[in-house]
Amino acid sequence: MGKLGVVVVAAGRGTRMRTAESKQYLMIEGKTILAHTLETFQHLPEVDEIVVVSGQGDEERCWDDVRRHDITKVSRVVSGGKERQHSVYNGLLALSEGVEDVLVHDAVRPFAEPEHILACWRKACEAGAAVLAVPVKDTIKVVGEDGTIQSTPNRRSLWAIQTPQAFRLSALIRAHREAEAAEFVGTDDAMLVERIGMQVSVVEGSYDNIKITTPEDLPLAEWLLHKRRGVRST
Ligand SMILES: Nc1ccn([C@@H]2O[C@H](COP(=O)(O)OP(=O)(O)OP(=O)(O)O)[C@@H](O)[C@H]2O)c(=O)n1
Ligand SMILES: C[C@](O)(CO)[C@H](O)COP(=O)(O)O
Repeated sequence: MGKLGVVVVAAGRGTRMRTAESKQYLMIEGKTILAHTLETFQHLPEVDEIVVVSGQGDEERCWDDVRRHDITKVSRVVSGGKERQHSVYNGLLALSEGVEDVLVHDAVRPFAEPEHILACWRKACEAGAAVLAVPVKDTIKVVGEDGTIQSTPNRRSLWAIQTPQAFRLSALIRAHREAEAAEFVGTDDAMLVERIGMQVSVVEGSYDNIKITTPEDLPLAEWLLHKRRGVRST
């Protein structure tokens, strides 16, 4: 059976967080956000290997976190690129021979639940590609440059897409190569796979799987961590 690899992308600067420190290295309860994320995958027996993609020059810093928290599944730390897509691609190329399935995950989503991660991977094994997502709760409008509403998509078909996103490694590498050749840059990996005509299934996850993005997400992240601890200790 092929191996399951995980690419954790941690090469962003976190400009929307407006901190001096890149947001993946901010501490929550004594551990960096990156370490919380890596521990989730370290503890999943189904995961064989983790590649971390760090900002250029931050490789040693990543290794410090990996060693301090005994994340033994990390095989390599490679440096990222200009956009998230370029960082993912570098990570994919660094996976070991024998890896057939891959989960791509944002370092700044430390609250993905093991059961949801595995459900996403199992769906991808069945269907080829799958992403975690939640139905949107608000009414979403398409707004024009002039600030007026252009249209209102039917909410029943709108989902907020998260990570992890799960793929056959060969298909995802092909999708990345074709996107690069066409100078297409997408905000997630599913977009690249969709544009080469593959179907991507959606697996319902949890609203707790937030992407820590702006300052108001930090107290929420602390609260989510307390909540998770409480659930696990009962
Ligand atoms: N060139 C990039 C850009 C983003 N990421 C990673 O992609 C994930 C999701 O991106 P986002 O939340 O947008 O992070 P940043 O790009 O760091 O944030 P911002 O857009 O606010 O600068 C993060 O784990 C981030 O580190 C990356 O590896 N390489
Ligand atoms: C991949 C992602 O987390 C799915 O929601 C998201 O698209 C990343 O986008 P960002 O612009 O890098 O925050």
